[in-house]
Amino acid sequence: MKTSIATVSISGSLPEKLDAIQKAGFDGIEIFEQDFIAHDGSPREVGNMIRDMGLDITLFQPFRDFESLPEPLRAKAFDRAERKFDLMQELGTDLVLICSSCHPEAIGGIDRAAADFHELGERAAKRGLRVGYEALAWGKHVNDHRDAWEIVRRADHENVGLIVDSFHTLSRKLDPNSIRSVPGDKIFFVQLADAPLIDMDLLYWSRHFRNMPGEGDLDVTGFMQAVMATGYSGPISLEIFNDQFRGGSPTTIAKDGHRSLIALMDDVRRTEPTVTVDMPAMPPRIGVNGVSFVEFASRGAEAEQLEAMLQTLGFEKAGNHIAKNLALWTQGDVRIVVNRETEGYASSAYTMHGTTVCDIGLSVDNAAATVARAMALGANTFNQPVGPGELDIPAIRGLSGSVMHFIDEESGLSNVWSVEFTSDENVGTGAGLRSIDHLAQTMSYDEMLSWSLFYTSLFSMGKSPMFDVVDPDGLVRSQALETKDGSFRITLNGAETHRTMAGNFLADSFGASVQHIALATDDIFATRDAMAECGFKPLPMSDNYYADLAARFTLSDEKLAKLKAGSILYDEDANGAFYQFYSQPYAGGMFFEIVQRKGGYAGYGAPNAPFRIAAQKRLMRPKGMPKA
Ligand SMILES: O=C(O)c1ccc(O)c(O)c1
Ligand SMILES: [Mg+2]
Repeated sequence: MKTSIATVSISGSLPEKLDAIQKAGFDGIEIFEQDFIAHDGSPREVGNMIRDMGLDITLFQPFRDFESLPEPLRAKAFDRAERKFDLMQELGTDLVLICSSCHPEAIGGIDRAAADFHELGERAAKRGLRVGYEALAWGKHVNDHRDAWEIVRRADHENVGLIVDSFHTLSRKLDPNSIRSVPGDKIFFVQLADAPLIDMDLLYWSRHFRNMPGEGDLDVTGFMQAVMATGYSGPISLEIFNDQFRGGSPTTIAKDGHRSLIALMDDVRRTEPTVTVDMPAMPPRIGVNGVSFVEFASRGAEAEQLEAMLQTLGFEKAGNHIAKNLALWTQGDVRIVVNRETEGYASSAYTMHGTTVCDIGLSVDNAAATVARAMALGANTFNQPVGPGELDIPAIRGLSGSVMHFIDEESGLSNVWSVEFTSDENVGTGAGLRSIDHLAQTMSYDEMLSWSLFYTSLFSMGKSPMFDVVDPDGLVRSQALETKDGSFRITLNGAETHRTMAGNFLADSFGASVQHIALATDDIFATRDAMAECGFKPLPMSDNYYADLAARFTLSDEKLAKLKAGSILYDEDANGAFYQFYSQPYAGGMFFEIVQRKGGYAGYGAPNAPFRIAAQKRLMRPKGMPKA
């Protein structure tokens, strides 16, 4: 499989783009003419620079407003094409993309366009070049790949073929299965892009909001299944116009792009078994059974504060590591490790971020398969020397350089707690916390697509729609990723300004990390009472909040009084009800949340988020002080 990406998809100067593209593992590039013109170097030099990096030029594009013009515009269009053919020969590429005309004077007519393409095919053939025709979703006369194909078919020239682009087909809700009837050798090139479903002008949507396959809402897999079913064997190329990517890190965007293509083509071969994809085998998406542990890196007074907080939540110390300075705290199926090591990975994480979640352990069916899929998708592995008597648990790098370990039963890794830790037999049931409901990771808004792709390409997880959380000082975007059965849930919270609670945390902790851990109970009121006995102090909510609850829902006076007395928040959806309360912030803005889901409630209490954030800010900002 030959992978490719349009230079327009990556930020930076042309050499910076090429460097990132090459390092991410692509085989080739579509050279976007604007990137070439903006560069100061002859076409021959540019071509050599690209080839010296081991990259092919898979396509030169775009050539606009060619077909169906009246004279003298028609002759001028052919002259323009000859000049670009000269340029292509200097660059060293044989294929040009011609996008359907938007010229105000284009006359239209399938036979007229076909005749133009036949003549262009003759001229291209003289130079050993090929011409591909792409229907832009907003083309004046041609805006459907089926019409573009009909023109190519009637042009009837060996050097003229069709170019399909998932965005143009899917944005117009055209059935991609119509591509199946095109002969594979007449499809000269395939461009892929996803996009979030937003109802807006097609051109604006295309030029600003495209994203990597899997990052948006379009059925790029279905599109690519149809393309591969034709027998197409050319490059598979990304063409992503995205405002965020234009200003993003070239390396990250290029890596994400490559990851998205690998995951996509693996999906294609699984869903369209008659096609062969020339790519090494990899395990399917990994099912996650739950969060096995969360590990904090901490030290001194902050570690004491964290452990005191855990005690008020009903956690009990269950043991110490046999060799390292790690304390294990448990309650129900929840395990929290406090790591006070002064060497090694956790220590570096502490130095970098202060007290932070440095490691997440996920329970999976097969830890080795998980790492194998992660590696195939370009994840970085993590290795730390294994001490005597310790298990070698497979791991990769997760968010912001944190670590993610994978624990399974099959290979005995789930025995780590009895093998590596001393155990205290007397651990009780605590305050009734059962498991981790979700982990909330805070990051900058620009990182959200990257991390949602990381999780959804590696694990069997779906995305819920993104929603905006109103913080008194700005917006925070939130997106939940979850397994079908809810065994593993993550929320990504993207901050756009440092003045929001999330943005402030991001600035203080020098990078993205887990900001809160939500713990599940089956009886919120009993848990709340048991925690009160342990000295737990909740995040106080305003009276206004409870007055509004009474207006929005049908709650008995008694229930409302209990919610208010416990500072418990409430929500309902079509399936059930949701109860939640929060701890006060600790160690620079982290906190815990306690939740109970009733009757299949599927959300995260989004309507409550603005009021929870305002309450947290009241606590963190001295009374009567205006904001900084
Ligand atoms: O937005 C455009 O003009 C444009 C140009 C070339 C393409 O291949 C494309 O998909 C869009
Ligand atoms: Mg295109």
